[in-house]
Amino acid sequence: MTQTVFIDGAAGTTGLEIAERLAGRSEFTLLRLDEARRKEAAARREALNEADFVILCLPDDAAREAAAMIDNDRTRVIDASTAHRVAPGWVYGLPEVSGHDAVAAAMRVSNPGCYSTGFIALVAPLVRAGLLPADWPYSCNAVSGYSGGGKALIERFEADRDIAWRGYALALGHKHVPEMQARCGLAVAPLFSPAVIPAHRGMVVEVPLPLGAMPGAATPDALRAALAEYYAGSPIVGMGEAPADGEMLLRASDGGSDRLDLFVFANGDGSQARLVARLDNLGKGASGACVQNLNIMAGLPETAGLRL
Ligand SMILES: NC(=O)C1=CN([C@@H]2O[C@H](COP(=O)(O)OP(=O)(O)OC[C@H]3O[C@@H](n4cnc5c(N)ncnc54)[C@H](OP(=O)(O)O)[C@@H]3O)[C@@H](O)[C@H]2O)C=CC1
Ligand SMILES: CC(=O)N[C@@H](CCC(=O)OP(=O)(O)O)C(=O)O
Repeated sequence: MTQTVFIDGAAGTTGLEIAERLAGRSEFTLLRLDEARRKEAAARREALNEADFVILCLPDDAAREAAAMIDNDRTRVIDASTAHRVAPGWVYGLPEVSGHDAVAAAMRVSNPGCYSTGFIALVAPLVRAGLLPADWPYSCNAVSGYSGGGKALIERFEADRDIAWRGYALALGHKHVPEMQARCGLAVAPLFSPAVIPAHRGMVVEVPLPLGAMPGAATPDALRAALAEYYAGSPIVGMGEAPADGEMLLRASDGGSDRLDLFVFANGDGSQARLVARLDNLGKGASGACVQNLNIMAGLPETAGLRL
């Protein structure tokens, strides 16, 4: 039987990508509001309460407002925004870390932030396994394609082709830090340095580890083996192939992918390592993850409609 899906914010960057992944899927029927009514509160309230599944692709305030408009106990929600990522009553939509069963049973799922997906996928299993300390002050450096900032940032980067690198969150209060800390069970908030590059999509998230100075930290080989084992059953997350020529490239022309590839690079004596995650901010970082969660919640194969 077909289930209905309403994407609130369907005209935005993540909403459009979700609709693309759902196109041609017979298991779901999209409820749509025309251009004139897509921001009308009454029309949205009706669609939000009619749908079996709602996917919120909205700014945080609008996502909170939309969630509060749902007054039935049947509609299930996936929120792509930051609004509910550490909120009680919401399951964190990184099934590889939160558990597939928890997502499958949830009424409310908060889709992770794109950067957080890379950081948590690398760090949470290793901290949980006791191979990295929970009380270390981790750092995280990352670059994102400009579509990560939605329509406004796309417009800005496409209007100004001279921007070669844009560092931001310079006051160190990026909105993904609370979920990174909470979902990895860290005692101290990670120091997070994001930047945007002149590519439409693509993301690299890195966690540098001075292993030789970290009490209780495992060797790079042990970290690599633990991640490989942890994700062995996943069709979406896994170890990437180490580059043979000593360099890793993101290309501006890369097409979309819903995969998440992990790497552990290290120096000769194992005293320093770099945990690296490569993903598509619009794939496993946003829209691909929403569709994966929708599949799991609907009892379907988690990779249906994904680009792997
Ligand atoms: N882009 C990415 O890589 C990622 C995005 N996200 C999150 O997903 C959410 C959506 O982001 P993104 O798609 O990039 O943003 P966009 O700005 O591209 O799209 C947001 C859409 O929401 C619409 N909108 C805004 N307010 C309302 C409202 N009150 N009622 C109905 N529609 C409204 C906008 O309308 P209009 O078209 O008129 O502006 C726009 O179409 C955000 O919370 C973002 O942080 C999460 C992970 C990654
Ligand atoms: C490049 C860029 O601007 N990226 C966005 C995060 C994209 C994302 O993950 O979005 P939400 O956490 O809002 O859902 C930012 O840093 O604010």
